[in-house]
Amino acid sequence: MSNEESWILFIAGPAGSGKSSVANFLASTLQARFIEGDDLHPKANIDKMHRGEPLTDSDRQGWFEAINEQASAYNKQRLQRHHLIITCSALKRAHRDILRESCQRAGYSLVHFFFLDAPESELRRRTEARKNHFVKSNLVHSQFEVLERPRINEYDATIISVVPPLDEVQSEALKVAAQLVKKES
Ligand SMILES: Nc1ncnc2c1ncn2[C@@H]1O[C@H](COP(=O)(O)OP(=O)(O)OP(=O)(O)O)[C@@H](O)[C@H]1O
Ligand SMILES: O=C(O)[C@H](O)[C@@H](O)[C@H](O)[C@H](O)CO
Repeated sequence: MSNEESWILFIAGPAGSGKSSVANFLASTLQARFIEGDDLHPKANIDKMHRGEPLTDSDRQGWFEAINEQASAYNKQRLQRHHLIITCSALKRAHRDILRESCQRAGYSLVHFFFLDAPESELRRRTEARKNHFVKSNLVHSQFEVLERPRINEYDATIISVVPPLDEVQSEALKVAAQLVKKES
């Protein structure tokens, strides 16, 4: 059953692109529920990333299923508003297809991807500087090897450059999100 005022924004992009920083900001500003996609990984994936080993698509399958399950369960709760923001790398077109198709089936009326983008060298720097995080800079290169930025015909995706300082990136993301959500309501 579809739910008229329900939207879901995926904050995507490679390791260190600022997904958590941007998603937290959008969720608190837009009063949406925030789900940190990294919390839904099977333990085997976390262990693998800890060891600096890239995930394969078959490793990611269970992770996408867990994300889709949460998104779908949230929309079924029939709360007054169903506004959800989820971080997930969603590096490839096929990854985004798995997520978008499931959310559409779950009845979300708006599904949108924000793809955070920066040069690999910049994201290596940022992940090197970051302490106490299970994703280290050694995963960044493998993610750039497989990533497929959304192309022009992926109408529900917006690429946001994260080269500018975080507050500017957050404002830009908010501007786009506010327009989308306004159109929706
Ligand atoms: N626009 C920015 N300019 C400079 N530093 C940034 C910017 N955005 C985020 N950072 C910093 O880069 C690091 C990575 O950000 P964050 O943890 O939000 O990324 P992430 O995509 O969620 O990472 P991961 O997927 O690996 O968990 C953090 O130390 C954060 O403070
Ligand atoms: O390979 C991947 O798809 C990513 O490493 C994700 O698994 C991480 O959860 C995280 O988003 C890193 O930025």
